Amino acid sequence: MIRFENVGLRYGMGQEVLRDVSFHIPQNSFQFLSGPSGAGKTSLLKLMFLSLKPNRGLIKIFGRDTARLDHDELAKLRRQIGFVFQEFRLLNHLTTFENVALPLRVKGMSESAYRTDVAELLEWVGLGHRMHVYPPVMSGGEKQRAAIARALISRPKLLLADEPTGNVDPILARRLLRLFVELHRSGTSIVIATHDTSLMDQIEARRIVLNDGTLYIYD
Ligand SMILES: Nc1ncnc2c1ncn2[C@@H]1O[C@H](COP(=O)(O)OP(=O)(O)OP(=O)(O)O)[C@@H](O)[C@H]1O
Repeated sequence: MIRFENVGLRYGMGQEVLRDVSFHIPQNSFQFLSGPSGAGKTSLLKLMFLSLKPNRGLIKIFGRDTARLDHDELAKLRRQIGFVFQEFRLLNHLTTFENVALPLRVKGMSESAYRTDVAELLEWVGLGHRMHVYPPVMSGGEKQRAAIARALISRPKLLLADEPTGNVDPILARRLLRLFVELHRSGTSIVIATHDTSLMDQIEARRIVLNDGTLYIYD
């Protein structure tokens, strides 16, 4: 599904922050991406989301060599990937419902076509009662779940989540992890970047560990 071969990334003229990174993410797999702060986790997720380009190496996503794709083809691939941003990136002037529906509106769907799907997904993440409120009055955990719902509404083949439990208490973190496990069971591949070892210890899953730009895999 995703293949990296000898990928290197640097910002500007700085040192490489990712060095000779090679790995494969199979279809329908679940993995944690961990490593100390500054090790390159967010950078690696952005490469997988095609929002950054590597300085060297090969990145294949859904079987396509991303270096050979034009802007439109990259955008088409990216629509099959959901991304939960560390800082949520919800729009404050839209309600929870409108934020989650946004990717479908952008695709040109009418509200009558997506209303039920959005409402059901919000129920599933436990936000059915917060559908019509705006982000500034929501708690960190509520915003986190809204961001997860927005990443899922287009039914992505792959979900990338950057510290998705970083802003919630341990009970909610366990609930969110259960949501990801359920999503994985329904066929989505999941990559969760996290520092939280107690979260990773809760389930048997592959661990991809970055340390100082070098990647190690523990199957
Ligand atoms: N836009 C940028 N410009 C320059 N350097 C950057 C940029 N983004 C990240 N870096 C640097 O790249 C390295 C890896 O950063 P990255 O955010 O990928 O790490 P991380 O493992 O996700 O960290 P954290 O766990 O703290 O979020 C760091 O040294 C960081 O300072």
